[in-house]
Amino acid sequence: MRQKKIELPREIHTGPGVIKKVGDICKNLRFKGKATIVTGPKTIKIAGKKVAESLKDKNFDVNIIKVKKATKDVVEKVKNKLEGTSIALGVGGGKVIDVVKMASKYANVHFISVPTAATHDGIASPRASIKNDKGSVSLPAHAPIAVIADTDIIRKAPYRFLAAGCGDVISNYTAVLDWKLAHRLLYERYSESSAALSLMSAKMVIKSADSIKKGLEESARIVVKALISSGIAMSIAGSSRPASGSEHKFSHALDIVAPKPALHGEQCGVGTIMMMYLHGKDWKFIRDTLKKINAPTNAYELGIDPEYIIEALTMAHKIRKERYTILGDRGLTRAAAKRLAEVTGVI
Ligand SMILES: NC(=O)C1=CN([C@@H]2O[C@H](COP(=O)(O)OP(=O)(O)OC[C@H]3O[C@@H](n4cnc5c(N)ncnc54)[C@H](OP(=O)(O)O)[C@@H]3O)[C@@H](O)[C@H]2O)C=CC1
Ligand SMILES: O=C(CO)COP(=O)(O)O
Ligand SMILES: [Zn+2]
Repeated sequence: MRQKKIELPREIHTGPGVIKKVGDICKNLRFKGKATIVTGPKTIKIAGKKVAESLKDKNFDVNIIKVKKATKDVVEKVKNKLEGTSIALGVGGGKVIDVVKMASKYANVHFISVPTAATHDGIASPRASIKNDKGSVSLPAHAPIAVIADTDIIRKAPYRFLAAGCGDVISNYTAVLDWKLAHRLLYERYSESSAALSLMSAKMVIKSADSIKKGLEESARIVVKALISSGIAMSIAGSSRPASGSEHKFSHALDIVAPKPALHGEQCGVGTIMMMYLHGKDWKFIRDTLKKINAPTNAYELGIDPEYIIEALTMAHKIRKERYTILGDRGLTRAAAKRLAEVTGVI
C-alpha cells in the first residue's frame, strides 16, 4: 500500500478583529521568544504593525522583514534571518505568504499565514509559487500551523482583490477538468476527495456570486472560506493540481510576457473562460459569474494588450510542462489562440 502524508493547518481563525489575537494564538500554540514577521511595503502599515503590537503584548521579541518579491534569492535571505526564531508570520498578499512558506520550511520553523487580502488560495496551501528567470516554479512547501484571517482588514482592501480571489478559486473548474484528462490519458494519480473539495470551493463562490459586494464582511468571509478550502484540496492532493491547470499556465505566461500583468486571480479567471471553451464546457457560465462578481472577463478589463493574450496562449503549454492539460504538449497555434480569444470575447 502506498504511504501518504497530508499536512493541514492546525488552527484557522477568521472574523473581524481577529488580528488582535495573534499574540494570544502564538502563545497558546506554545511559541515563545523570537517571532519574525515577514510583510510587504504596504501591508506593514495595513496589518504588519498590528501583528507586531499583539505579539509584543504577549512578550514576544519581534523582528520585522519587508519583502517585495517572491524569488529564490529573497527566500534565501529570509531563511537566514529566521535563525533562532520560534515562529514566522507571513502578513500580506500571496507573494509574502509564499516567501515565508518556503523560507520557514528551509529554516525548519513553523509559520502562520496572516492574509491581508483574499486574492489567492495559497493562504492555507502547502505549495509556493516562486519566481525565477524563466517565470515561476511551483514548489512543495509546508502548510501553515495556523491561519489568522481578519475579515475586517480583508473587507477594507480594494474590491478588486476580493474579485481576484474569486477568479483564483473559480479556476478550479478547469484545473479539475485538466487533472481528470491527465488521469485518463497518462494515468496520473488523481484524488476524488481532493477534486470534490476543490470544486466545492469554487461552487461556494459561484453560489454566492450575487452577494459578493464591496466592503461587506460577509463577502470577505465567503471568499476566505472558499480560498482556505481550496488550499486544503491542494493539501489532500499533495500538489496544486486541483487548483492549477491550463488557466494557471495562461496566467503564468502572462506574467512573463505582459509588461504590466494584472492580479494573479484576475488572469486565472479570464484563463478559465477560455480553457472551459477548449474543454467544450459551459464557458459562458464562467464568464457570466465573473461578470456578476465584477471581475475582469477580457483583455481590456485586465489592462493587457490583446497581443500579449495571444502570445501567452501560444506559450502556456510550455509552463509547468509536467502538468498535462487541455493545451497538450504542442499548445495552440497563433491562429487558434487568436480565434479562441475572439470567440470567448477576451479580445
Ligand atoms: N502558493 C500557492 O498555492 C498560491 C500562490 N499564489 C501566488 O500568490 C501571488 C498573488 O498574490 P496576490 O495577493 O494577488 O499578489 P501580491 O502578493 O503581489 O499582492 C499584490 C499587492 O497588493 C498589496 N496588498 C495586499 N493586501 C492589501 C490590502 N489589504 N490593501 C491594499 N493593498 C494590499 C500588496 O502589498 P505589498 O506591496 O505590501 O506586498 C501588493 O502590493 C502570485 O505570486 C501567485 O503565484 C497564488 C495562488 C496560490
Ligand atoms: O496559483 C496556484 C493555485 O491557485 C498554484 O499555482 P502553481 O502551482 O501553478 O504555481
Ligand atoms: Zn492560483
